[in-house]
Amino acid sequence: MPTKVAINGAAGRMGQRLVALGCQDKSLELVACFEYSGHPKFGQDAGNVAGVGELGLYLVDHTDESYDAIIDFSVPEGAHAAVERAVTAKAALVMATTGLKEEHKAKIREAANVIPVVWAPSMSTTVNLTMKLCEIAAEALKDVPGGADVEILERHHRFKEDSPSGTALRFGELIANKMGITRHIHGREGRPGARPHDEIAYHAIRTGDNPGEHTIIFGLLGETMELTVRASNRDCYASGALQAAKFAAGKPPGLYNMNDVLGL
Ligand SMILES: NC(=O)C1=CN([C@@H]2O[C@H](COP(=O)(O)OP(=O)(O)OC[C@H]3O[C@@H](n4cnc5c(N)ncnc54)[C@H](OP(=O)(O)O)[C@@H]3O)[C@@H](O)[C@H]2O)C=CC1
Ligand SMILES: O=C(O)C1=N[C@H](C(=O)O)C[C@H](O)C1
Repeated sequence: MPTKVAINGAAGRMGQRLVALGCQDKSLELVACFEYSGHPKFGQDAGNVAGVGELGLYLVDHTDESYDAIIDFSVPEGAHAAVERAVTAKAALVMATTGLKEEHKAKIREAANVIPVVWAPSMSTTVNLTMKLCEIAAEALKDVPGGADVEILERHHRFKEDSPSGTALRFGELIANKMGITRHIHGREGRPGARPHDEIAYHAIRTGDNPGEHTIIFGLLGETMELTVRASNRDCYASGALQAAKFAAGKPPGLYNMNDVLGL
């Protein structure tokens, strides 16, 4: 039986790729494409919006169809609506939206008590593998003589509304946990003085149509290690999200991440 999937934010950059890839995947059935009723493309065929031709699936804000999983690539307010939809439908939730406020995060954690939730700032296989590699590096370098300075550089398209990326923040959280770092700063200006050891700095570049790139720098005295992972298009995220929906459908309630989905 194919996994029945709904998409929240279906007319967006990511939503369109989910429609384009999902309609070709025989192990899935796209049953609902949600957008808010004020969306300029509301009511249009989701396939036409995604550039794959008519699918007979329309951009709606309600459906009577049942679904096994809902995937959210929207905005914080949309994520809030997606959680409510998932709980009402007793469906698994794949939460991909970033830039969430604490209230949204709390709602997602609460929902995980009653439905399965896969929650990740990046659904990319190589990003989640790089996170594992960074944890190994952080553990190995946490007490290196002279210390290891960690800086995280992320690059995204000019349209991205949140900064730094959710992925960059997650990289920083994982590394900080391993190295006992407590300070997180965003950029530098003026005369901040010499850099303290227990600090991770984030730098966000916003140019053109970059689909996402992260470089994690471990700077020692005498040598530097950099781990870079970059997307060439958005399909790495979309395919990961569809895989997450198939993984989560039918799972017991709880909070899952992409390591669970990918077996990392
Ligand atoms: N986890 C991951 O792997 C990835 C996560 N992301 C994250 O996904 C999110 C979306 O990214 P992207 O697709 O580029 O953004 P877009 O702005 O292109 O898409 C968001 C879509 O959601 C719509 N929307 C706005 N408000 C609501 C609402 N209340 N309910 C439902 N839909 C709504 C937007 O409409 P409108 O245009 O009118 O605002 C738009 O169609 C971002 O937070 C991004 O960081 C992105 C890529 C990968
Ligand atoms: O907005 C984007 O495009 C992306 N956002 C996610 C994030 O904030 O980490 C994931 C990916 O980097 C693309």
